[in-house]
Amino acid sequence: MADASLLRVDDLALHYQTRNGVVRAVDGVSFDIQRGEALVILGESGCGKSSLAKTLMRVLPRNVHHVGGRVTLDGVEISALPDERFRRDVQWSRMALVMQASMNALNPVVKVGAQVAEPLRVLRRWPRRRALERAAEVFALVGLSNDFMTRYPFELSGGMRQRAVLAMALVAEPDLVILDEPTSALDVLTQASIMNVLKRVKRELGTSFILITHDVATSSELADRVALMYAGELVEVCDARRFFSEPAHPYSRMLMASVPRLRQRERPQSIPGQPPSLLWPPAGCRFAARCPERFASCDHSPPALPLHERHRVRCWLHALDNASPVSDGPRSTGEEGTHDR
Ligand SMILES: Nc1ncnc2c1ncn2[C@@H]1O[C@H](COP(=O)(O)OP(=O)(O)OP(=O)(O)O)[C@@H](O)[C@H]1O
Repeated sequence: MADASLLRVDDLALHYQTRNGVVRAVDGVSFDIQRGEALVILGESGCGKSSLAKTLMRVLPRNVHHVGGRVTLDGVEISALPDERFRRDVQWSRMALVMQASMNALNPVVKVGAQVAEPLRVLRRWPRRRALERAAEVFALVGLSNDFMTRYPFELSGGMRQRAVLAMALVAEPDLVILDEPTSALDVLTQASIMNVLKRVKRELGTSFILITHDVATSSELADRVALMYAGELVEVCDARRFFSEPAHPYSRMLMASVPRLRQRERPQSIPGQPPSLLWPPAGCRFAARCPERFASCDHSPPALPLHERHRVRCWLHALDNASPVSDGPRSTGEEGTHDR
């Protein structure tokens, strides 16, 4: 059967070289996104979410030790493209990234409208006037008055600057927009209005999104699917409704139990312990040291096991559910770890 995915990511890796050794920030990550779908990548601070976004967009720091894996966009293996072609044909035009805190990175001496129009001037070589006309349309789409086209960034509030950054990402009509913590610096009302803008863009333009956040409440607003990241790996990838109602991985369950709810008698539970160092991650399950359900098999790294359609869980408990004997299943990761496939 033909692959209907817009984006397919297989075995993605990003390791950094540091003075203390190699940091395995992204370590064998696989998932796919269909057209018009929003995937939320959820995980606590330092688990590798931003590194994953930067790997997909090839926005990498100098101390990269290893980049691996295969990324396919609309059937084309974009990970195999030379940098120059990737920049020309993919970056911003087909896949755009709104980086963490990018609303503070607007050029302070260039009017906002001109900055939003710039991708069209650079990528498509559109004349100034045509690019500004298109920018004005996108201003309306993200709920910014056209009056702000001629203002400088310091004249806009944080919420308006975030809308402007979003407009810049959308102006060339990419298939996929990656948003790294787009609302974490904003108050709750502004957060809600930005999430409404994203929902509208998704509905009206059919844009696919990867939304990166540590905030479960924000994620539930937009998500069609959820990928939960822990210590450089995806531990569960599934339909959002299922994730929020019956999460399967012990970490997913504990994370959901840690979220405060209005009509809940029990207190939110914290998760004892800390994630492992990504310099020396354990050879077995990376969550085992914090997991109340760990057992002997957890000394071996679990693969991503299929539970339902497009639902994978990296946990040996589900190998038992699937009646596949653990003695046949576990593989020691050795140096490279197991992967999501
Ligand atoms: N350039 C770098 N060199 C070395 N280590 C890095 C570099 N960038 C990130 N890291 C490390 O990689 C790991 C993953 O970092 P990353 O920023 O991707 O996580 P994150 O989940 O996005 O965190 P946050 O939500 O706090 O932004 C962390 O241990 C971090 O310290």
